[in-house]
Formats: sequence, C-alpha cells, structure tokens
Amino acid sequence: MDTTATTPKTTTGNMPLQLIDLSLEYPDGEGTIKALDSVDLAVGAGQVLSLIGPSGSGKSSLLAAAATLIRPTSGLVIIDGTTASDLNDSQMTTLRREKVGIIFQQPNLLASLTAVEQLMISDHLRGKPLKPAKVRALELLDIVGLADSAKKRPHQLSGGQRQRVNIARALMGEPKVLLVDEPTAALDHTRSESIVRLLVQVTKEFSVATVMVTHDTEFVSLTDSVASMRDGILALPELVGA
Ligand SMILES: Nc1ncnc2c1ncn2[C@@H]1O[C@H](COP(=O)(O)OP(=O)(O)OP(=O)(O)O)[C@@H](O)[C@H]1O
Repeated sequence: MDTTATTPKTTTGNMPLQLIDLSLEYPDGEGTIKALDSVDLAVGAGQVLSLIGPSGSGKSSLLAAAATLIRPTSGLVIIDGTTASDLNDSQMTTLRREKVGIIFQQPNLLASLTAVEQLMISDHLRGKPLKPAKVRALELLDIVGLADSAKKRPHQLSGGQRQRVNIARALMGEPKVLLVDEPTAALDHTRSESIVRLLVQVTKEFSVATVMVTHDTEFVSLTDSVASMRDGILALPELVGA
C-alpha cells in the first residue's frame, strides 16, 4: 500500500469517503477513552448514510475524523482517493477545503451578509474570483429553494431557510463528501423533513457522499442507509431505501 503524502492512494469504485480501521483515543486522566474503535465505513457517491447512536457513542468523533478536523490515533481516512492521514496540516486543510463540505447543527451565518454573500465569501476564502462565485451562489440558492431570498440577511430568514443557506454554502466548493451534524435539531417536524429531503436531493444531484448524524430516526427512512454507533464501535450500515 502506498501511503506517501505525495502519491494519493487510489480507491476502487466510486467511494468518495472511506474510513479504514479507524480508531481515536482521547486522554482521560491516567488512561484513555476510545471514542472510535476500529471503524470501517465506505460511502458511495450519491449516497446518504444516516449515523445514529446514543450520546457519547462517538458520532461527532467520527464526523470530526472524517472531516480531517481531528487526527485519528490509527487507521485511514480516505477522501476522494487521497489518504488524509498521511498529509501534513496544511495539505490536510487544502484537502478539506477542496473536497469536504461541513454542515453543523447551527448555520453560523454572518449577521451582516446577505444569503448570496454568505455563499460568495466561502469561494472568496478559497481565492476564487467573485463573478463566477456569484453565478454559482445564485444557482445553488435556487436549488435549495431560496431564489427569492438571495438578498435577505439571516434575521430575515426562518430557521429552515438559514439551514438551506448553510447547505448551499457547503456545496460552493464542489465537495465530494458532505458531513452533516444534526441538521434538524433546531427545526420543527415539517421543516426537518424538508431539510432531510433536500440533503438527499443535493447528494444525488452533485454525486457527493453524505454522512448525516441524526437523533431524528423518523427521517432515516428517507436516506439510503443507516449505521449505528455504540461505545465507538460502528455497526455495519443497513440499506433502508427511500
Ligand atoms: N475532546 C475530548 N476529550 C476527551 N474525551 C472526549 C472528547 N470528545 C469526546 N470525548 C469522549 O469520546 C466519546 C465519544 O464522544 P462523541 O462526542 O464523539 O459522541 P457523540 O455520539 O457524538 O455524542 P453526542 O450525541 O452527545 O454528541 C465520549 O465518551 C466523550 O466523552
């Protein structure tokens, strides 16, 4: 196996996200806590995997490791064919910026910016020119159902609409992997369902591999598969079908 940083590992099949024998330990007094215990997972392009499990079971740790925000103790994180675990910090940041979209529970939008500007600024931070960024931002706002709200600021949008801006923003960098943490936690039933449906829609439309952590098992049936965690161990994903 080639594990050098300069020669990305090539995966077989179209599996933009692969976790192989991934373990993550946190120091805990004299000992350690095993937040992830030999996790294996592959998510295909255009697939949404729901990740469920009790509090403290390791869901956020899995997302953080897959997002390359945290280095695993052992094992491999492979994103679109590149073995992230082999990269240095700056290469890892570049990989994350180019290949990974992260959607947190709270949209964290900037209060002073309009919806279209929220999206454009993420391209600007990638050093991309403004004009094409605006075109793409408007297209994405249209796709997430906010064509008429491009000029609205966060306080003029509902919680569901803010989450839609958040999703559109995560797609600006044309990611291969979308990592979504409790996207419906702050929303009512109807809005929650429409947000999960939207995530499934954009996952198919942009052929990304999506992992969605959720407590809302009700909407899991809208996604392609579900895997559950307990004590850092991931049970094999089951197909649920839509
Ligand atoms: N920074 C940290 N330092 C030490 N221990 C941590 C840290 N982050 C998480 N843990 C521990 O790792 C285990 C997994 O936590 P994690 O947050 O990944 O679970 P979770 O399933 O996301 O929980 P929740 O649903 O409550 O967010 C827990 O035992 C937790 O206490």
